[in-house]
Amino acid sequence: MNSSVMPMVYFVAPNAEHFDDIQAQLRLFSFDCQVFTRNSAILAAMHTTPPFAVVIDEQGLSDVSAKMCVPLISKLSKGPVIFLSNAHTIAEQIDLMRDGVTDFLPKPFNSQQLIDRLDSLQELARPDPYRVLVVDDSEAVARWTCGVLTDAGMHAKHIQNPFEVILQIERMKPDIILMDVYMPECSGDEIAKIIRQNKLYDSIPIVFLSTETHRGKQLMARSMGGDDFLVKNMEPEELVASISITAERYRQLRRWMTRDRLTALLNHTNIIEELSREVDRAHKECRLLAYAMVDIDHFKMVNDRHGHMVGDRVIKSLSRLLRGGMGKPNSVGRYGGEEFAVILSDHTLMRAAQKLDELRHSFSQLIQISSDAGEFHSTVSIGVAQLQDGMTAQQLIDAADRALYQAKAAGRNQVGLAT
Ligand SMILES: Nc1nc2c(ncn2[C@@H]2O[C@H](COP(=O)(O)OP(=O)(O)OP(=O)(O)O)[C@@H](O)[C@H]2O)c(=O)[nH]1
Repeated sequence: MNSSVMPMVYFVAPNAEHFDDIQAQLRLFSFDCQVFTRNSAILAAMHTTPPFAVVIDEQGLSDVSAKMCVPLISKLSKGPVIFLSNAHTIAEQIDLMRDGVTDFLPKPFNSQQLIDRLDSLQELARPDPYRVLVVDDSEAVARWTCGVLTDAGMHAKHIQNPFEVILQIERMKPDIILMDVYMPECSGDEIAKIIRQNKLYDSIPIVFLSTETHRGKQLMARSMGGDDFLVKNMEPEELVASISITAERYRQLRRWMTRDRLTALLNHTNIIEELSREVDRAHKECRLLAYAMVDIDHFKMVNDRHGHMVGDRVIKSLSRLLRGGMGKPNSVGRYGGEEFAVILSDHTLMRAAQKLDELRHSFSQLIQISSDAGEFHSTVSIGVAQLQDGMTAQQLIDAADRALYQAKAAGRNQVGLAT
């Protein structure tokens, strides 16, 4: 793991004891951490290298109280300021928020809770720009539209030829299509109808952009598969607001349809669809592809001993580790209860096995917390297989499954390779 790209978390506390474990746990999830006990040291560090987040203990520093240091640290902070405290009244929390605190965590805090919070804050910190596909025969109109959307931080792409639309949807995976109504080759509603033929694309919002003000014609176009109708030459702010609302609604809907609720990973159906696409691509372009099944060991025992909620947390910690380890958001999915699927594009069997073995080791080092039984560790078994000539996605899954079975039979907590 390259420490230079790991987001840094500064801890502000009166002493540095007990932080070794937290540091080790954060590192497993690709966060670096540094502890400060003196006011001058934290202020100097905030000046020179502002971290991704600061975590301030309610006891403050060894030489300054929390009340004194919070406003200064918050002013220098470019990211979240998390305050660790026992119970605080709402009035006290509001005071702290006015001083710059953005988040609160209860004490005694555990690294899992903190990682959960850092994880969601990190997602908020780098939102994925909306992708907008603009289909318009007029170069000038499209240039203006793309310019407005790009200035608003979106990723906009223009195509003049409506017949390229399917190809571009496949390539760009737009969150919304902005479609001209009248084009020389065909009309926007005809293209919308073609797009809606494909089950994969039938929920992408299509917004018509036209000078058409006739209500009857607008409604007709919407009945052909358009979701909204915007009139050309509208104010830029109105265009941006309209596109953002529709694109966000689509993203939420997609998240709900394609992602597993507990882990936010791709669900069973969608990870298999993703694998099928990768298998096709690998065969077509002669690329390497490996695939793995990851299964938590003796998970029934974890549930029986520590309860279902702790079991859920173990599942979440593994999913977060796999997602972080793979980098690409669509390469990991929840295959079933405590079983995960991992797609490793452009990996040989050995490279995939090595990477997965590092993740297996990291997972075994994670401290899992149970309220009744204290801390414990879990392990995973992994089966990995490589795509061979002519192999289907299902055959690849079966090969990885057999390798997983061998890893379980050989004692668990290991990576099995498909022969
Ligand atoms: N907490 C929790 N448990 C789950 C979830 N989905 C499945 N399980 C449990 O996972 C356990 C899987 O148990 P088994 O298939 O017997 O396997 P195992 O105990 O992990 O044993 P090995 O795989 O042989 O190491 C079952 O007890 C399920 O109830 C979930 O979403 N949350």
